[in-house]
Amino acid sequence: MTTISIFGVGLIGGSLALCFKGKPDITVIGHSNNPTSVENMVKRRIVDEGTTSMQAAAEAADIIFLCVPVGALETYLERLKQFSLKKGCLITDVGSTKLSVVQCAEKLRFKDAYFIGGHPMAGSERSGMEAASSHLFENAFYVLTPGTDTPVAEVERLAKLLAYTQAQIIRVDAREHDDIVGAISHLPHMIAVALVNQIRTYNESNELYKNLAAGGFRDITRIASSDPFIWRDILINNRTVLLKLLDDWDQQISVFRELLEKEDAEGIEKQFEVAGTFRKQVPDRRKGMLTPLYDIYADIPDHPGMIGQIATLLGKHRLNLSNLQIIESRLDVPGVLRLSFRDQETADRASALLSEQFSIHV
Ligand SMILES: NC(=O)C1=CN([C@@H]2O[C@H](COP(=O)(O)OP(=O)(O)OC[C@H]3O[C@@H](n4cnc5c(N)ncnc54)[C@H](O)[C@@H]3O)[C@@H](O)[C@H]2O)C=CC1
Ligand SMILES: O=C(O)C(=O)Cc1ccc(O)cc1
Repeated sequence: MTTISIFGVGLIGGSLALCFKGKPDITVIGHSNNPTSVENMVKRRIVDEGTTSMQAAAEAADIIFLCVPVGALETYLERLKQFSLKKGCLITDVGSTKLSVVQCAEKLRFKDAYFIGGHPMAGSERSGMEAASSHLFENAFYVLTPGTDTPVAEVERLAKLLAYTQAQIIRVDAREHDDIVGAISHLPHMIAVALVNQIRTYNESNELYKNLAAGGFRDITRIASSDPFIWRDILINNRTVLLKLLDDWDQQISVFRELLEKEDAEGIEKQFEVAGTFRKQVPDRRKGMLTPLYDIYADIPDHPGMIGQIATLLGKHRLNLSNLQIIESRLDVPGVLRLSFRDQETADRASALLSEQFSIHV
């Protein structure tokens, strides 16, 4: 029997618990300092057992997941050091930054226990165990940052367990991780928040700003609704990297400023062109790297039951639908319903069938 103890059963901790719970020979223990949270995680069946005792959860564990905010990780590691952990206990975390936690674990020198940094590169702007889902990590990258002296067998032990998340495991150096994730996740979060706050200021004198805000604004600012406490910790922790990235951001924005001042139409076009070309190459994680999906877009009439009819028709013709998404904005795709299939042939057949049966534009 493998006992997994999860500290911080929120969005990420809860989602991991749901991935592991009920799997052969696994028991999941959830820890919270708050007795009501412990009650909730057990009642919602996110964990097998819950406890407010950090020591009990730690000493029972074969594998420990630290799923608390980045700013609390080092304190948790220091407390773990004071307990009698099981021999060979594996400790990992899910923090959005890696260098500081890896360095802290190295300094603490656990005896007979191993620390491997981890970061599931999937999440949401929601937080708390209510938002947890066993599907959260499917197809996403899950970064591991083992130290040079971490036994390969331990990394493999963790990777084997993480297979339950259906994420793709990738090993990255901790410093490199923080540079890259700073650029692709932390900087965009700051930009989204700054942009929303800019518009919020204008909106104070004219509510039309908010009311006219269209799909593009909502798309680029979704992550501005992320949890303030979680993000406060991430940004402060990765501040050295972020300050450098903000210098580069200023540089990018000043390119636009210059193009506008010079009324350089061609230059502006070029900016959109090169960005569009690069963006097309960014893999859509929803599809997954290993199993790409083939999309069609259907412009369907907005009346009740239509989606059900489409699904039934496809099922009747044995055209397996892998994903279905209602697109909120009509601005950037030619339709409102995205239907994804495993191969091009199925997508083509579905497309022909829908045009024929419903006279809808596909
Ligand atoms: N939100 C996201 O999309 C992602 C977050 N992460 C990382 O996962 C970790 C957890 O984040 P979420 O699950 O999103 O947050 P969350 O707020 O949903 O969960 C955090 C949990 O930690 C507990 N906690 C324990 N000690 C705490 C303390 N000292 N201060 C505040 N809360 C404490 C909270 O009660 C809560 O159950 C963070 O380190 C974050 O950087 C990683 C990938 C994605
Ligand atoms: O929802 C999004 O787009 C995210 O960016 C989610 C996310 C948040 C924090 C992470 O460390 C990793 C992924």
